[in-house]
Amino acid sequence: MSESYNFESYPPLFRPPPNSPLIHKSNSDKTEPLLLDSAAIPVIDYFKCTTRTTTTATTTHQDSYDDDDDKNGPTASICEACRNWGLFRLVNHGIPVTLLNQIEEHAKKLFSLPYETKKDLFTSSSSSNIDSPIAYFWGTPALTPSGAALAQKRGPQENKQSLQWMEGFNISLAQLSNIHYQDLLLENFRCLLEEYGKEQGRVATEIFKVLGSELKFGPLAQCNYLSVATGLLRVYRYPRCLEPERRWGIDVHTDSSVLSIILQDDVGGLQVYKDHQWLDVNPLPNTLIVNIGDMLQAMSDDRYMSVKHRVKVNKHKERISIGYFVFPAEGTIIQSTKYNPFSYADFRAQVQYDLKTLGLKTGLQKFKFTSHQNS
Ligand SMILES: O=C(O)CCC(=O)C(=O)O
Ligand SMILES: [Fe+2]
Repeated sequence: MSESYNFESYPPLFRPPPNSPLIHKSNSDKTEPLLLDSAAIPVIDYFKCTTRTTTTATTTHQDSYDDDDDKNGPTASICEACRNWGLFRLVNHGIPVTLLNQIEEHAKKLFSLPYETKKDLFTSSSSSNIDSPIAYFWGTPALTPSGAALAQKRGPQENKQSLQWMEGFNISLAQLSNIHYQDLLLENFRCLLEEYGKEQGRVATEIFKVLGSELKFGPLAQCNYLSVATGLLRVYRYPRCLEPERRWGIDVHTDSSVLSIILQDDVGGLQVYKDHQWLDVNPLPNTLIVNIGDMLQAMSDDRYMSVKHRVKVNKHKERISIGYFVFPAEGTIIQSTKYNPFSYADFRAQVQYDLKTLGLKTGLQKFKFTSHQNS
């Protein structure tokens, strides 16, 4: 991480006031102490779980993770992780390390452009940039389908909580090949995102095959319940924050996806809720974090749980992370013994309505099967 911070690149509300201690160089060794050891988070080996597809993996396999967690077979381990944690670490995923490094480097470069430039280049609005596959946003992760920040009702804890300390690029993978940028940095970033999106599509599909076979999905459900055509990426930067105890990078939430796959840099900040306590999901090199989203919770009749998580901010370091989110094919109806039949579009509309009117996501609760659970 560079020692000189370029606050001109921060959205104005995130800039420290003149004379603030943040203006001075950061001591990069000074990291926040971690809350709790996250060593217990299950580690799944992609290669062992998905032996049918190993020819697509392009890196050599890590040998440093042994079979201790796989006593009942890798498939059992992955299902157990989804049941007990709703989240796991993924190693041996086959995504080249060079691609991970390059994408992170390019993201850092783009985020360090002046705020106004990022806004002009990528802001999705009702005007000229409506078809841009890359939309710049900040202050909230809740976006409209076109990638613009969603206007939310302000909650009771408004002053402390509503402004979330992050900025990001929302990327629709399906549209990414429709555009070519003149600018070399942008065009390289676009190409890397395209490649990364394909890799993530492969990883998500293979994991879903394992989970779907355990859940006894028929061929149609296996094909429609997760569609790589819906994939999107969120590239985040969490700026340094003068008062990290008063702000969240992203406040507590569950993901609306089927699966989410997070790549984080070495700064840390992601936390997961497990057994009534928050655990730090400490970064490990070349390791992805896979989250179960709300859609998979419903598809699995609540067998796999969509996990609560949040992101802390840091006084001394900026953090970069990249999320891949994948959804059911458009129009697919999710059939579940626990929920009324619904599509992802129904769910998304409900979430957007709740955020606008209540300021929070009520999520799957609204779709519960029995009427007394709805009230
Ligand atoms: O930045 C992260 O580590 C997590 C981001 C996240 O939870 C989300 O985008 O839903
Ligand atoms: Fe999330």
